Amino acid sequence: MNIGFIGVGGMAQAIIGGLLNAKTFAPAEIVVHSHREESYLPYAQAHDLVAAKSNQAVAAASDLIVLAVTPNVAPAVLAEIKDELTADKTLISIVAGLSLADIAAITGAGLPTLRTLPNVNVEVGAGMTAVAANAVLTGDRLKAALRVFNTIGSTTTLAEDQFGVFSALAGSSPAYIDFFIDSLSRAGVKHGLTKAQATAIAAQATLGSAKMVLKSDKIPFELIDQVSSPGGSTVAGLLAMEEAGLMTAVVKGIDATIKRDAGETD
Ligand SMILES: NC(=O)C1=CN([C@@H]2O[C@H](COP(=O)(O)OP(=O)(O)OC[C@H]3O[C@@H](n4cnc5c(N)ncnc54)[C@H](O)[C@@H]3O)[C@@H](O)[C@H]2O)C=CC1
Ligand SMILES: O=C(O)[C@@H]1CCC=N1
Repeated sequence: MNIGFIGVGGMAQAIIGGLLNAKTFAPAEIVVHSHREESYLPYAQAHDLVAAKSNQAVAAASDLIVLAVTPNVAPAVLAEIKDELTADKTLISIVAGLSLADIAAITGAGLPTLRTLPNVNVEVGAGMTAVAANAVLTGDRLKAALRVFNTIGSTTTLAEDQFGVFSALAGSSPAYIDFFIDSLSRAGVKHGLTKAQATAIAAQATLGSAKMVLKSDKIPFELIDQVSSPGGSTVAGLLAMEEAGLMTAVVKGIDATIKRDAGETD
């Protein structure tokens, strides 16, 4: 089974990296093309992937076609490959804000289509991907499309009107969590650690805390209490962070992310 990528930017490369690590597809089953030869050809050569000469050629050569271009060009790219999108193929879109109805308006409703919103952590097999299938993507065809994302992380089926909030909480949040890790790390540097030491320590603490939340039957606030010794240092730090407005800052950031995803500008 061949999987083709139209657009080979940051997110497509994260997915391909995850799929190669997980051995979900052999390199010879992965077909790529994007509009700048200098960006996709060296990448294809470095990973032994199949470099196609056009977007249509990707669609023609693939069973699963991943639309991985930016939202502003996605409708034009779909129109360009429309004739190759026969009903024996499955279209997988990762384009934020592009609905199944938007896609069907260009491709027709008979094309099996999976709308997804993955996050960059698919590259290390720890992704979080939302999925919504259209009415004609069912049975083994649906399983084959879901397998792409199940082998590189977790998936959750979501109503399309929840993709905006999901995109903020999972699609964009790796950037916000990295910002938090970097803030911890800078504080470590302020107090004498090297940046490399501080970043490794902060990242491992973040990874462990996420695992605890997922494995434990406690809610995060109970875990916070478990760390906060009476009269101790943690509660002093928590109160200082809250005085600086940490929770409000996070919620405001997520609000702004959702607004932009919905097409609103400042
Ligand atoms: N970066 C992320 O963490 C996430 C991104 N997404 C979605 O993934 C899509 C891609 O995002 P990024 O990889 O971040 O952007 P990017 O800018 O890194 O990649 C876009 C790719 O599309 C190619 N491209 C542009 N016009 C083209 C055309 N006419 N034909 C073929 N290829 C063309 C570019 O050369 C580039 O390879 C977007 O729609 C975004 O909403 C979804 C979830 C997470
Ligand atoms: O920044 C963006 O628009 C995309 C959507 C989710 C993550 N990156």
